[in-house]
Amino acid sequence: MISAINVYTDINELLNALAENICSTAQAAIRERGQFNFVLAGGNSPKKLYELLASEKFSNKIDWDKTYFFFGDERFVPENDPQRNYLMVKKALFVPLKIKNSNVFNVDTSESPETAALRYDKSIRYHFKEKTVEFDFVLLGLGDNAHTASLFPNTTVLEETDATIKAVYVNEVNMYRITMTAPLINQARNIAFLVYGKDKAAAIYHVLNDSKGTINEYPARLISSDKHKTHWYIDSESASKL
Ligand SMILES: O=C1O[C@H](COP(=O)(O)O)[C@@H](O)[C@H](O)[C@H]1O
Repeated sequence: MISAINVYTDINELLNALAENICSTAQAAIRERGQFNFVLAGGNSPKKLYELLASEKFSNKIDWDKTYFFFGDERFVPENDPQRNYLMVKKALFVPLKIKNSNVFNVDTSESPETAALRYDKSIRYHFKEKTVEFDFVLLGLGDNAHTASLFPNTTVLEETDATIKAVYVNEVNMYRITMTAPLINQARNIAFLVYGKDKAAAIYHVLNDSKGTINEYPARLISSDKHKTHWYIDSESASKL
């Protein structure tokens, strides 16, 4: 399926449009299936979006008790390490909205990376009652090297054909990461990238427009659903090479 690319000159306008999309998707999911299964991105870019969702303008638009949160990827570091994606989201979203721990699928990094991946996968499957895992909304970021989630260039996880969770050692950042595979992300009902800043312009070009680019070089090219468009919420600086 093709991508729908939404370019904004104003970051606040971009974040508001994406927050509106998340709210209407959540409302429809809860109306139709009783819950909203929301996969969060890590890194720096989504922090302002999470703060916006927790603000007065948006916080009443979603039934948070019926919302379940997952992480597209997590850094394999101890529970309280500031590098954890969980801690950023906790501060920006979970604490302000008083989200119950039972609604958050946190990655347990107390044992090996492989055990963390297996346990996280198992907890997701249990939540979906062993049916196909179709998240309602997957929010993704994009690194300046075109990685998304923890699908980094030239890593073995890019060849994974199962819709699952994997542990992967990433030389580039010198650590294990726990990540959703591309097939798992691609099963989602809605996928949206949030990308801004001129540092991301080359990556966006290679992912969306470079016909010679390979998946090994630009892993976000793996993200493509058979059934739904992938939405890109990007600013004019990051879109400058398109
Ligand atoms: O390592 C990661 O990076 C990407 C992009 O992060 P950003 O700081 O450039 O926005 C992020 O989407 C991913 O979840 C994270 O673990």
